[in-house]
Amino acid sequence: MSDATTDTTLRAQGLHYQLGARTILEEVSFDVRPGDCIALLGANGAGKSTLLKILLGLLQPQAGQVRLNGRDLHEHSRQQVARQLAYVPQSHTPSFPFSVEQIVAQGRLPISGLGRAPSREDWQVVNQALADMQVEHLAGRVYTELSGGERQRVLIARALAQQTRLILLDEPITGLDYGHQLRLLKHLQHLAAQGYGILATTHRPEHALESANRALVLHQGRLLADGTPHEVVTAELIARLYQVEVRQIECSPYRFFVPSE
Ligand SMILES: Nc1ncnc2c1ncn2[C@@H]1O[C@H](COP(=O)(O)OP(=O)(O)OP(=O)(O)O)[C@@H](O)[C@H]1O
Repeated sequence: MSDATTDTTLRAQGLHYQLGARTILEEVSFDVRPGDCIALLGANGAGKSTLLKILLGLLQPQAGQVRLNGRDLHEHSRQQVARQLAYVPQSHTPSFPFSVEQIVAQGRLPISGLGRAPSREDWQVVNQALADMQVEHLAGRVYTELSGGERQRVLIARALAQQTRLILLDEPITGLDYGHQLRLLKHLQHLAAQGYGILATTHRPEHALESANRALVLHQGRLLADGTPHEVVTAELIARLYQVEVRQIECSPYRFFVPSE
């Protein structure tokens, strides 16, 4: 029986991940629900990418579990997972010189199935995703010949073409110019407002404050905070995570940080 409260929800329960003698993640629990636009903060090496890979079923935790729509992730087939959960990696190097539209059309594979040519409807979705990420003019270009920021936008378009209700993004604004950063953050907010669940890692505390409605903080493999960005993202947090002293400036509804003298 489907439970409405668990629909399109991703749940991490007591995740523990160990590499040899090193503990990478310890007792990490949280949900990603429809309407969430979550910024996941943490210093280099805090465990953010590892956590995303566990949420996607690419790494197996030694303890705890990931539940997707109320069922253990591993009870779903890979295709079922890909129909519900899209992932935008930090970078991607295909081994074949695919065109941009071929890369974005790969987002349709979980829906259309392997070995079947994309339908007219698939191409409509692909074209919309290209337009949403403002990369239509690159459609015929070879993906590996694009700049870093252009590639990043193509990968986000591929995730949008997958039309899943949950999207995980690993540092999506890194490499984007200022305008594309702001447009992408707005687009993610817009998707969350439509009922999508979004989780994006970031190294910019302002990203959490400006565009997320929830902030998760990983610190040395543990979940240090889970709350509204204004509750969580403070000068104290920045000092603790990044070992830098900053001054917090309130300019409602905005908050800025500037280096302390
Ligand atoms: N395959 C691996 N072998 C050994 N150590 C690893 C491996 N993958 C990750 N680690 C270690 O696990 C820790 C967490 O790495 P992870 O990439 O998850 O951090 P992160 O928060 O995403 O960092 P960043 O912000 O730098 O991308 C790091 O100390 C990293 O060195």
